Amino acid sequence: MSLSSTQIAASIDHTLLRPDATPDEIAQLCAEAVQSGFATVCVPPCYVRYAVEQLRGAIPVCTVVGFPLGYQITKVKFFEAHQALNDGATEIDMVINVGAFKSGRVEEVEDEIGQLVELCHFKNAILKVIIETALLTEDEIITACRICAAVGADFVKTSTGFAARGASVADITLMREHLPPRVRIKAAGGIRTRVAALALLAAGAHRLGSSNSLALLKEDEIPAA
Ligand SMILES: O=C[C@H](O)COP(=O)(O)O
Repeated sequence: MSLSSTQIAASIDHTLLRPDATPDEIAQLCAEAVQSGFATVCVPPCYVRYAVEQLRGAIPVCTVVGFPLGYQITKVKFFEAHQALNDGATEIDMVINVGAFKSGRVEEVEDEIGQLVELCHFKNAILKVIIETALLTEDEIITACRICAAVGADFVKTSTGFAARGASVADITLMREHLPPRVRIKAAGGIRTRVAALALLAAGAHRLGSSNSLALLKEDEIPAA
């Protein structure tokens, strides 16, 4: 797949989710996003209001909920999302309760996703559901895609970036096969090169999440041997 740096940038959530992230780094992230034309900035919930103030509407602000482990109870995730939306976020990346999902409590997970979909859509926001593919079997990924589509999630997102691995082309291919066209895919976690970014986009990802976004725009990259 051949895309210009401008086209690649428009697919990237420019991300800083490290636990030690500072306000100065968030300000720099916002400046980079405006300069490079990234799709959004993705920041911790505590920095949503600050990023909104920095960007003054130039770039949408995305944040994370139930992040990075997903095992907060639904009421906590709902409040966290509601607060982030009130602070000015327009995209929410929520981590599912992977343990509940893998132990068969699929309806409980589907209900939680549905509650967050309803909240986000009421606020004219986007919900991306992080399923953490590194922890799931292929069958579980297929089931996760099915329930996300059933309750109207806008995106299914592969990874938090905090598991043993991030997005793979195989993940994206499998997810694309089992999602209706209206549900988009966000690949995230460990995306470090332009070649990797293009491969994930070619496989069917619509959005990329990366804390290494500027490197993905470099055109002078020498493909790995
Ligand atoms: O999208 C969210 C991820 O944290 C980004 O992962 P990364 O830090 O490996 O690029």
